[in-house]
Amino acid sequence: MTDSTQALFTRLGGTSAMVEIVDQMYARVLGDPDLAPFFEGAEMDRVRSMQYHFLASAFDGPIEYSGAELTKIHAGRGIKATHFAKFCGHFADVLEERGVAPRDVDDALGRLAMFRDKITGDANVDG
Ligand code: HEM
Repeated sequence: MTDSTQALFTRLGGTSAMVEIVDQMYARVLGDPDLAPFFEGAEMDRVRSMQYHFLASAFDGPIEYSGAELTKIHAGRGIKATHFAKFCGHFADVLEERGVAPRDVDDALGRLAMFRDKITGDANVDG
């Protein structure tokens, strides 16, 4: 069904699959003692909804992200590269568990990696 000429959003299964992927990812993130404390007090329905919009847009879906700028929302929270890596690891685990093709998992992770410095606040952005 899917081929590499389709948008990544479509290859991952489109709208309903992306909503499930985001839900499953935050279930893991909130179950991870290293990551859960960051989300204490966060309005998770909003975070899940905005994350869906963000990822749908980053994966070439038919959506424009209209939430807060990533640097601003994550600044001052003490998020390190190790947290970012674990977060992405949960995302990859969800995709793999859903049987997403390895090529598409790599594509998705490559796109997330581009946002690392915005999330961790590292100044050494090279692009
Ligand atoms: C590629 C990785 C990530 C992306 C694309 C991302 C994206 C987002 C988005 C779209 C929101 C919602 C913004 C809004 O409400 O308008 C959000 C909120 C949030 N993110 Fe991330 N995020 C990422 C990684 C992380 C990591 C690694 C952490 C911490 C370990 C984190 C912690 C948070 C917290 C705590 C909030 C909620 C802020 C609040 O409303 O109180 N994020 N993120």
